[in-house]
Amino acid sequence: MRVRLEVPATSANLGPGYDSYGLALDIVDTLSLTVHDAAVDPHRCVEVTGEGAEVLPRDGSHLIMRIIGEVLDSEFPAVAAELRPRLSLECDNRIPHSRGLGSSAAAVVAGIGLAAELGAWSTGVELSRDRILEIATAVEGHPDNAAPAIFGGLTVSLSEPVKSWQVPVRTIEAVTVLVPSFRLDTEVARGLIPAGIDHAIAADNSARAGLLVHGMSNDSQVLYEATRDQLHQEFRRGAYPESMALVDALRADGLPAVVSGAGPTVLVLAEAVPDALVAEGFVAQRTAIDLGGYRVSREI
Ligand SMILES: Nc1ncnc2c1ncn2[C@@H]1O[C@H](COP(=O)(O)OP(=O)(O)OP(=O)(O)O)[C@@H](O)[C@H]1O
Ligand SMILES: N[C@@H](CCO)C(=O)O
Repeated sequence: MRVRLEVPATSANLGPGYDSYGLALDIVDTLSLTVHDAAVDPHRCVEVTGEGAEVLPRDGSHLIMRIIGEVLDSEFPAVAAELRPRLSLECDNRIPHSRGLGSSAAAVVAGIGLAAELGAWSTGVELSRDRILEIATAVEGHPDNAAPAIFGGLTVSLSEPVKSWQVPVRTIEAVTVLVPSFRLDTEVARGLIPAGIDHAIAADNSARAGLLVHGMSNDSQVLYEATRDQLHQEFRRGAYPESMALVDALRADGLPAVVSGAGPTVLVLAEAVPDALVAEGFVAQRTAIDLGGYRVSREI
């Protein structure tokens, strides 16, 4: 028995929606989980091609394998001990790591989705996508990347209680990501956010977050104003100066540019960016918006 799962990259925040807004993108990791007849070598149960192939572990400490094990233990305890030693995982990774494109959330959602499919096959008990979001948010600490990876499209999410809604995207079909070669660890970027914030800044961000929904659903002309943020990007400027310089240059040209997630990738809510504006060290890629979230299928 084999389970195949495809999970999309995601861009969180979209400017004003810090820790709550996210967009699923057509950059996809593909995972294949096999249940063998007997136990496999626990030190070599994971194969990786593409992103991270040189550095990711090949044993049960691999993030996706670890999540599969934890979810089997917590949600399907009757079959966990019998299934876990017989699992092997193949990963074909396309989502860049530590660039603000939701690679860790994609891995966490993939692990939960694979465990859910395996659990449903062996026990008949289904985990809903809402429950999968709760588990993923507990691991990630915030729901903004996990929600679009699970449901697709543009999502607006709450952390307490964990809940997410899809917003119809009608004004654009694709966006541009400008991906640098350098990385930024999300934990480092989160450490730069102050505990408190000025009331006027909070009010301005709230207005722009509402406007962003209007811009994505009804009127792309407002996307430029809607994407200005004061909650997170400026506090992190010192950690990704090249990205902020690029955001500033793109915005000076009238483009709705923001830092993607915790950075350092830059996201533009437009299908194209003039070549002359693509700063050295960044690669521009047009990517369609993924509308369905992760896809899973069984091969028996
Ligand atoms: N497919 C994967 N398989 C195994 N581990 C992964 C995978 N994707 C990400 N990771 C782990 O997560 C780390 C990256 O997580 P991090 O939160 O720093 O960045 P990100 O999720 O790419 O960015 P952001 O959260 O800003 O969108 C990687 O270095 C790796 O340890
Ligand atoms: N909202 C998160 C996304 C990155 O995981 C942040 O900006 O830190």
